[in-house]
Amino acid sequence: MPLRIDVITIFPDYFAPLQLSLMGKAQQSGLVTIAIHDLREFTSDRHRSVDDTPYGGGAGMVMTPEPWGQAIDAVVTDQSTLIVPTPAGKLFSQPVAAELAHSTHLIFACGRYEGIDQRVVEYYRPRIDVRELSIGDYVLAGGDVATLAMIEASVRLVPGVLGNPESLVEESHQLPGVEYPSYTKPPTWRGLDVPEVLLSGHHDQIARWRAEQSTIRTTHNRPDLLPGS
Ligand SMILES: N#Cc1c(-c2ccc3ccn(Cc4ccc(CN5CCCCC5)cc4)c3c2)n[nH]c1N
Repeated sequence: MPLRIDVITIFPDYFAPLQLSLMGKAQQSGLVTIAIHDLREFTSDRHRSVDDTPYGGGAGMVMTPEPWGQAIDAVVTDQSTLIVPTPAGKLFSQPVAAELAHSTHLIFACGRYEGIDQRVVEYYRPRIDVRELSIGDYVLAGGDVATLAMIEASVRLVPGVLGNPESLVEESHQLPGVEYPSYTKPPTWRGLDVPEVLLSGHHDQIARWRAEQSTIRTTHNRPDLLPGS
């Protein structure tokens, strides 16, 4: 059963990249089907409006619930998971990507302005799995870029999508922390040599060196990922 993804957005063109490269191949191979829907097709006024002023005051505009209800109702099934990107969401992570990769149907609601009327989440939460997710502690202008990131991170984990599943095996066995540095030809580039151990053919020494490099990089760049931190 291929993973089906429906994306609802006011900027369908943001998702043209999903036709390229690995994501494009995943769709051509039938492992994943991705459909993009313009939220404005689900409005009923002649201005095709999707936002209004926030109750309680505050800056900016909020997206009105009805177009979202119409759009989600057009694609939802009892197997659907509704993903709502938001700065207020739980942090999207590799384990979450793995969960989404094993879903049957994902609906991404890409908000803009200051977000979507919360009643959309409240309405669907008793009916289907609803996940409010954030891709990081910084503020984007909308949910579209976050949705692209979550789709790419999840779809690459769908069995059969990655040409070389060995990459996933190595990724899954990785020690906590960031990965070791990678090198390829030429052996010398602008006077810089590839670390000698990588040319030695001694796989135990290479594994030890890579583990050491991973620890050094994690300590420097992501001490929060070190065991016991
Ligand atoms: N995933 C993800 C994201 C997003 C993200 C995702 C989805 C939407 C939809 C709209 N925006 C823009 C925006 C901008 C400012 C604010 C702040 N609040 C507004 C209301 C009063 C309080 C403060 C909210 C929403 C979005 C941003 N940003 N960063 C992530 N990791």
